[in-house]
Amino acid sequence: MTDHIGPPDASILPRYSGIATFARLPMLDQAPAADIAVLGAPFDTGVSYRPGARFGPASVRAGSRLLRPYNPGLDVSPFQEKQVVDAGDIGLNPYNIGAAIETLQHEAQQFGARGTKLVTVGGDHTIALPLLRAAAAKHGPVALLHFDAHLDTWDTYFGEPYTHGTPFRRAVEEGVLDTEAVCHVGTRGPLYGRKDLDEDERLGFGIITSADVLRRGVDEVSDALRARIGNRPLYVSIDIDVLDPAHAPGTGTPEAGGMTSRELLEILRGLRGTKLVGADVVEVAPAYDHAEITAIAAAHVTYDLVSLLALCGDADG
Ligand SMILES: N=C(N)NCCCC(=O)O
Ligand SMILES: [Zn+2]
Ligand SMILES: [Zn+2]
Repeated sequence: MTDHIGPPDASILPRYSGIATFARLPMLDQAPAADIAVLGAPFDTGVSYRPGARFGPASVRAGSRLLRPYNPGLDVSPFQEKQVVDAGDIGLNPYNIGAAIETLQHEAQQFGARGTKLVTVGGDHTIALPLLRAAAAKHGPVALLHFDAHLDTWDTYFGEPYTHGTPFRRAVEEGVLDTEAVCHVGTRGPLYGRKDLDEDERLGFGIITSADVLRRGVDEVSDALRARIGNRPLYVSIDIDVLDPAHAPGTGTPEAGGMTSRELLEILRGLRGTKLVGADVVEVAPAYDHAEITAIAAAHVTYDLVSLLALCGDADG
């Protein structure tokens, strides 16, 4: 348990030194095996508005260098409990969305076959579909908590079915989600029409809006989510635009009226005890960021997801 390779001692090698891996963790090839990997998926060909999330993984790594090894929010030292590594970036074809989806699904399944759980850093939200396919290939249809300003259950954009606004409709159609336990959290902002909500409900999704989080508070929200998920294998997908633009300006489709980073982190910590099998953090676009606000928020969210995975038992493989 304590012989895992962790970050170098920050009192010997200052945090701002060296090439940035996530939380200064070893790279995949520096550890004999990995229980948990942070994987970069630099891809933004699926976006409908501002591009730039292809640079998300590099910015989240840079924003993660101050993370320390003990997480008091969850009372765990994740890098001691489990061998956690940075698995680098997957090379994804920027000119062919279908090929990129296929590549990422294949790579994610390889990690799953080796018993490595992934927290994937995007990239735009298109990448959730291949990651959910890989999770379902291993665990069967998974429960989903989707933190986002947007529903991302639209049908097509410009006639195209694979975009960052459509992954969860495709996932339901493909049967990779357990539709008894799928929920959006943090949604807000104008829609194309009332039918967006009707169709989303028909697909099986529950919704806890950003305003609901404000009114109900984080503990009640976490309790409700845990009750909905139960003991099912759970995938958590976090679009950083779930945060208010004040907390995450560096993203492609910002919407006013979002959650604070404190609320998001507390809701995540309330998911302790669920059977998390994988997660992603997407839509960080550093060209619109300031003072690493978004990168730091995404790094902390990623760290809490790694911590939740480190707290899960090994029994589920
Ligand atoms: N940021 C994500 N994933 N989706 C936003 C799609 C919103 C739109 O184009 O209307
Ligand atoms: Zn979004
Ligand atoms: Zn999204």
